[in-house]
Amino acid sequence: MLPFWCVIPVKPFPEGKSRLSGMLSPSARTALNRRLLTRVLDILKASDLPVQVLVISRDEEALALARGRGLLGLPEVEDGGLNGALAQARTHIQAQGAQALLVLPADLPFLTVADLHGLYGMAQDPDVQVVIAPSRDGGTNALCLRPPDVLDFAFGEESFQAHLAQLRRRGLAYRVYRSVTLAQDLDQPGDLWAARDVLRQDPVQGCC
Ligand SMILES: Nc1nc2c(ncn2[C@@H]2O[C@H](COP(=O)(O)OP(=O)(O)OP(=O)(O)O)[C@@H](O)[C@H]2O)c(=O)[nH]1
Ligand SMILES: C=C(OP(=O)(O)O)C(=O)O
Repeated sequence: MLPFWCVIPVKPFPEGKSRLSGMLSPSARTALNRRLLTRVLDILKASDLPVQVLVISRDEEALALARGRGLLGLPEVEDGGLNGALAQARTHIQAQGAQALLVLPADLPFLTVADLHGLYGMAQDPDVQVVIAPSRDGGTNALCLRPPDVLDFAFGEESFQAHLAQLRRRGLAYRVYRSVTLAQDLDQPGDLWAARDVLRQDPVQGCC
C-alpha cells in the first residue's frame, strides 16, 4: 500500500448538485455527476501520481465506477454529510497505514494534471503539514494533510477560512495552492455554463 492516499467523496449521483435542480432534470444531474467523477478519475490516472485512490460514497454506481478502474470504493456507513464521509474514509486509510491524505472533491470540471502535480509537489516538503486550495466562492477545493488527522474537516460554508483558522490555531505549517483551474468547482448555474465545453471534451486531451 502506498502511504499517500487521495480520497474522493461523492454524493449519490441523483442527489448531487442539487443547487442545479432548477435547470437540470434529475437524469441530467445524475449524468453530470457521473461525468464529473469520471473526469476527476481520468485526470488522476493521467497524472500518474503514486497515490492510492479511494472513492467514498453511498452510491453503488460511483463505487463500481472506481472499482472498475482498479481503485478502492468505500461504502459510506451513514449520511453524515461530507465531513462525516471524510472522517470515515480517514479512519479507513489510517488503518491501512496512510501517512498523507489528499481530499479531492469530485466536482472540479477544470482540474488539470498540473494541479495534481502542484498539490503533490507542495506536500513533498517535509516541513509542510497542510496544503490547501481555495475555491473561487470561499470553499476548499483540495486539502492535503500530513498526517491525515492533523486537521479536522470543516467543509461547508466559507470552509477555506474555517480550515485556515483551525490550522493557524494549531500552529501548523501550511502552503496555499492557488490555481484558476482548481479554484473553479461546479455549484451554480453559471459554473455549468462555463464548464460546458470541458465536460464534453476528452478529460485528458482537452484540459492540458
Ligand atoms: N461521500 C459523500 N460525498 C459528499 C457528500 N456531500 C457532498 N459530497 C461530495 O463533496 C463534493 C463537494 O460537495 P458539494 O460542492 O456540496 O457538491 P454537492 O453536494 O453535490 O452540491 P449540492 O447538492 O448543490 O450542495 C462533491 O464531490 C460531492 O459529491 C456526502 O454526504 N457524502
Ligand atoms: C463543501 C464545499 O463545497 P461547496 O462550497 O462547493 O459546496 C466546500 O468547499 O467546503
